[in-house]
Amino acid sequence: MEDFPIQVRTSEDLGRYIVAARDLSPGDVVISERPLVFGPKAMPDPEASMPCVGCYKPVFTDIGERCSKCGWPVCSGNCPGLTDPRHHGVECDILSVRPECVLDNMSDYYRHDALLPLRCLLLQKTDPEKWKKLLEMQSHMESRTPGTQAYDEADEFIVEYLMNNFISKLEGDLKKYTPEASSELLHRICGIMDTNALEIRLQEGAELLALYANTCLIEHSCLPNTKHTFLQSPKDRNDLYTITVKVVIPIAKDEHIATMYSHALWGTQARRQHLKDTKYFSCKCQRCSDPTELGTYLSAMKCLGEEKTPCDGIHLPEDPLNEETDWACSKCSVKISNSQVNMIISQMGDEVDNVLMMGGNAIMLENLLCRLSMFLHPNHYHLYSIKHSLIQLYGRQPALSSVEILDRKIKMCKELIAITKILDPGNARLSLYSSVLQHELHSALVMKSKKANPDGTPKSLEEIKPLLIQAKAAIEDAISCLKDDDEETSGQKLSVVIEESKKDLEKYCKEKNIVL
Ligand SMILES: C[S@@+](CC[C@H](N)C(=O)[O-])C[C@H]1O[C@@H](n2cnc3c(N)ncnc32)[C@H](O)[C@@H]1O
Repeated sequence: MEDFPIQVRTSEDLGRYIVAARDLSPGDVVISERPLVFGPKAMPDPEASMPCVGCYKPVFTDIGERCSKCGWPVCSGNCPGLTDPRHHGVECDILSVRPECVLDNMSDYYRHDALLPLRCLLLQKTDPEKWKKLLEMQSHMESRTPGTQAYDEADEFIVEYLMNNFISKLEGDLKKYTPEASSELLHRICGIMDTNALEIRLQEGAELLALYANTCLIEHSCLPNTKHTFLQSPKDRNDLYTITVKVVIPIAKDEHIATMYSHALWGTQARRQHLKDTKYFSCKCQRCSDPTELGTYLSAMKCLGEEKTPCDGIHLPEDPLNEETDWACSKCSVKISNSQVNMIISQMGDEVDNVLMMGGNAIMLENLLCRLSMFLHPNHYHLYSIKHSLIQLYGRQPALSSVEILDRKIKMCKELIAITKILDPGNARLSLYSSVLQHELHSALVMKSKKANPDGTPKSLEEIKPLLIQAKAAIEDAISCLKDDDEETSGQKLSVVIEESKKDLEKYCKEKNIVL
């Protein structure tokens, strides 16, 4: 026990939190545990497909099979999860009190997001130890009062749904499954889930939410020092969705262990608002406290100056921890209120999302980049998103493969890699972004090495070699960024592509007789 890596502490500000019990190094495992309970998140388009209640594979509901007992959509009547108590095995009895199936308004009728709260409730009987641990979790009920969005949504979609359709109909049988099943208790479970549940992205595309007794104690920081992964294909089926929390940057004894509850590529205002709305606290971490966000200028705006006096200063929040802060210019006296900034940035965000969602082509993205660049610092997170997409279009077709475009791509890759390294030095959250950037940098360098010089002569070996040395370093970085993503489908797919590129690079060097 002496060598145990972590220690739980309590403070007024944080509640329970975890610190390092000794100096920890990248790669050290601080927590590995099985989930207390897990359940499906609703599918993004439940009218098209729903998760099977036994294994969460998307099933097409209008033609698909149903559970023979409760009528909920399943992948097949033989799905092993249908009888497994961790999956559908126990809840099926409760869901069977409403045996009729429907084909209309299916997403209102089969609410998959209500299954996890139901599974939590059922722990009272199926596993009292786990139930006890679940009740120790923070629910923030003091903030989730009637009239708040969190309370009202939980009430409509989960509590009322479960109470009216199932629990109230169980009558005498209720105690057999769950000694206590009030609306208040269900609301508390919803609070516990919203505060503590982690998202698991499954290989088939569906998402689960899961609760972990120890991992849930890890506090948030916008500069996290751990990364977690979920075991999706265990040797022992009881280890399904076991979480492993690994250190990604050195942590000294007594330093706080942290993970990130928000989005690493959102600016400070957006992250803090999200954390306040969903987790009920105001983040004061090192990144949030620094107006430049660790020197990245991820939220900075350009100053347009006063009416007739242009200005090339930049606007940053005077006090990023104050929601009423002004944004002051670094050169002139112009100030903008935080609410104005939020309005402009959120409108721009909608524009970026629209273009990205419709799969905008390079011209659309370049136009948007050009327009938003008039108002935003080149490192602004909206521009980062546009550039990250553009980088993946440049070099993909002949019209976008000129030397000028490849140079532009190389420059953009290097700039975004630098920002990403500062924001997430341990690849805790942005490993896929970093890996894509490094891989694209490698491709642009290799393509450039194959292009003739401006005078039409082929490149000499002396000209090719430095480009390939950089390309080799980039591809090795691309691989190393993904070293902890082998359980993630997107990480696995990207790894395959990158390994192929690495082989191609080796073959090319061999053909040219170049030793790197
Ligand atoms: C998943 S729980 C963490 C465990 C919790 N502290 C407890 O005692 O059960 C998340 C909650 O912890 C608190 N918390 C986590 N990180 C925090 C931070 N950086 N600053 C303030 N509160 C934080 C917030 O109340 C948040 O809603």
